Amino acid sequence: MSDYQIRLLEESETRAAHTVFLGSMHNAPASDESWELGSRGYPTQRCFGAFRAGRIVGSAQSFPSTMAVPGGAVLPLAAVSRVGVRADHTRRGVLTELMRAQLRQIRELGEPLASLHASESVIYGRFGYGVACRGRTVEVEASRGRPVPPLPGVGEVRILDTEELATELPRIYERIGLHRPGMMSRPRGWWLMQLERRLALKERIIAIVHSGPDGDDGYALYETTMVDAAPDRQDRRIDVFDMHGVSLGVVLGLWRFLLGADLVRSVRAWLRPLDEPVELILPNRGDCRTANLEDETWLRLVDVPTALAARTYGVAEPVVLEVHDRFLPENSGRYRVGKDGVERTDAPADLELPVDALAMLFLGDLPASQLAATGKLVPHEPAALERADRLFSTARSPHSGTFF
Ligand SMILES: CC(=O)SCCNC(=O)CCNC(=O)[C@H](O)C(C)(C)COP(=O)(O)OP(=O)(O)OC[C@H]1O[C@@H](n2cnc3c(N)ncnc32)[C@H](O)[C@@H]1OP(=O)(O)O
Repeated sequence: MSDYQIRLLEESETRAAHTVFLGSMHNAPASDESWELGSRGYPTQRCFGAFRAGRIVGSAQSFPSTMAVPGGAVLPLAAVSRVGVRADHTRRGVLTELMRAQLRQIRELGEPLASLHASESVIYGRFGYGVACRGRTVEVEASRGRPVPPLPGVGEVRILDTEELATELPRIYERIGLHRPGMMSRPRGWWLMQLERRLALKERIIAIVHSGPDGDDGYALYETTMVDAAPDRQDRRIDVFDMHGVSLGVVLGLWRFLLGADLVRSVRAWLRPLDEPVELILPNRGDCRTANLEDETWLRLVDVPTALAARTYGVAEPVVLEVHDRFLPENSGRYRVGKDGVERTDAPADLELPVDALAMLFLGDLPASQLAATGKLVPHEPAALERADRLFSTARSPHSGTFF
């Protein structure tokens, strides 16, 4: 590694870093037009580069955001993205040093959480990230002749004009709020990259908005693809890639609208929360299938005591966790966690776990007993497992719903 230098990038170097990232993902460099639109969302002073002989060969960046944790508190979050090392420089520790520099920066910036979406599940566990939210890809056959019956409390659904998307959707997302553990705020740069750039490149994106008694309270963004065309038939599939609502009822109202669209054979929605029971609104629940169950958010507790203290806990006697963190050793230690709060302690550990397993517990995705049974957590006091299950459990499945 001594041949490599890791440092923050100057703004003038970010396009080269972007090309390295795209290349690592087997993609061509961005066109001038795409770069001109996408670079406006590039974070400054948060892109790290790895250099060899003055040439950039790897990069990793993050942008500032916030994330809701169980109980409703919202914490500063570093959203890590565009990580890549040139294929002719991999497996020499370049990513390890990029991650080390980035985690230090995130700590210094006072962001207790970091999250990312991984291209492969083998990469990030060693850096202390664990899967904290999962999602299911749901595919529903549009049941022609058997429409979804009316649902209680569903309001109006309208289609937005394309020109309205860039202003209306950020407004509605903000209005919906971070009401579920794992949901994150979307800075302006996110909307520029994920929506405005795609609209400017003339991608056909359709948005519907749900309004209830208090105004706009949900939306879905989707594309359509022709799956079968015949002289007397045009069958399309709707692909929903972004959908949020203030409540489950609102989201199911959006589903109902999509399933009633003409010329549509099926509706597929990507990475939906695990507690969104679409099958229950269908005349035939067999028309709905889970096409995939996937990891959604990888979470890193960068400041363990701050993160643990920010969430609420269920009703049970406290447990003492012994946490190990190889990359940020200041997090290592014992923590007494209970419904009345969290404190460092010298008391003997009930449960011992690495910081990546703590991330799997933290938002309520997996119970401690499952982590113990799979060897991710060591129970020194077996009775503490049931207490930990109750302390960390949450009423709603954690889910981010924001891809970056
Ligand atoms: C948030 C995002 O942006 S996700 C996108 C991530 N980027 C990609 O997938 C692009 C393609 N891949 C790459 O660019 C690189 O292979 C990276 C970034 C994943 C890894 O970079 P490298 O510099 O090779 O990682 P580094 O050498 O530091 O590896 C550290 C350890 O992880 C292991 N490792 C890293 N990547 C992988 C992998 N893809 N598969 C298996 N093991 C891996 C290494 O073997 C090494 O193990 P060791 O410590 O036991 O020796």
